Amino acid sequence: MAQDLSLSYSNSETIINKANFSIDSGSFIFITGASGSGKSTLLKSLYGALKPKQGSLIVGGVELRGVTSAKLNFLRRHVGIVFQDYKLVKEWTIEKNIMLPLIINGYEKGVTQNQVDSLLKHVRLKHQAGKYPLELSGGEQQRVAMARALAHNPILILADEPTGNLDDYSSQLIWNLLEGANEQLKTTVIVVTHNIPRNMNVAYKHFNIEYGSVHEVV
Ligand SMILES: Nc1ncnc2c1ncn2[C@@H]1O[C@H](COP(=O)(O)OP(=O)(O)OP(=O)(O)O)[C@@H](O)[C@H]1O
Repeated sequence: MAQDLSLSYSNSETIINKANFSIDSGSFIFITGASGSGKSTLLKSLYGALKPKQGSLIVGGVELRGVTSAKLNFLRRHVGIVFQDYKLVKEWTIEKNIMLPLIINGYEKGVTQNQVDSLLKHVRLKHQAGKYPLELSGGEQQRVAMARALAHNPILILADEPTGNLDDYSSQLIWNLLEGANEQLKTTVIVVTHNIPRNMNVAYKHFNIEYGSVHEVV
């Protein structure tokens, strides 16, 4: 999916340098690397927030080098993204936050409500449905962000250190959701992390970034 891929911000140094890697649809991938090695940069490129400087990057059949905004919008409708800082809409209840991708994708009202109820149950936040993000703990907000990312059954989930600052309970719920989506819905999952959990229940591949190169760790 990436061929001689180079990434940089404006005219500054090259962060990813002629990387070649391929990720099979339905796989579970961890991306590691030292701080500043380019993990988040690579993740950004996978949803088109940073366009390739050189080479080719194809995600979900879409070439992201020089991609049009129409094609990018189409791709993003099939991708779920989880950021380290949640990025929830703070003026909306957590229920409405989770509904957002379903509304964008034109789901029927009844289906939307069922899906939101089911996700709220999975992240153990049914009793908090009417609260606003800032009334929740960090771990709870990240669980909402994960539920929102999964709501529309995306083909690809991109998560940037989704359990970075979370306690064991919230972390385990997040991993359960990611593993469940991968196993049951065949969602491709790509996670940037400093620590790969020891008790993973699904097969995964591990890529490490070092000096601008992306290598599979076997
Ligand atoms: N918006 C930006 N503009 C310019 N340079 C940036 C920008 N974002 C990141 N960088 C630079 O790109 C390099 C890689 O950053 P990136 O955030 O991808 O690293 P990372 O591996 O995710 O690090 P960490 O583990 O600390 O989060 C760093 O040198 C950083 O300063």
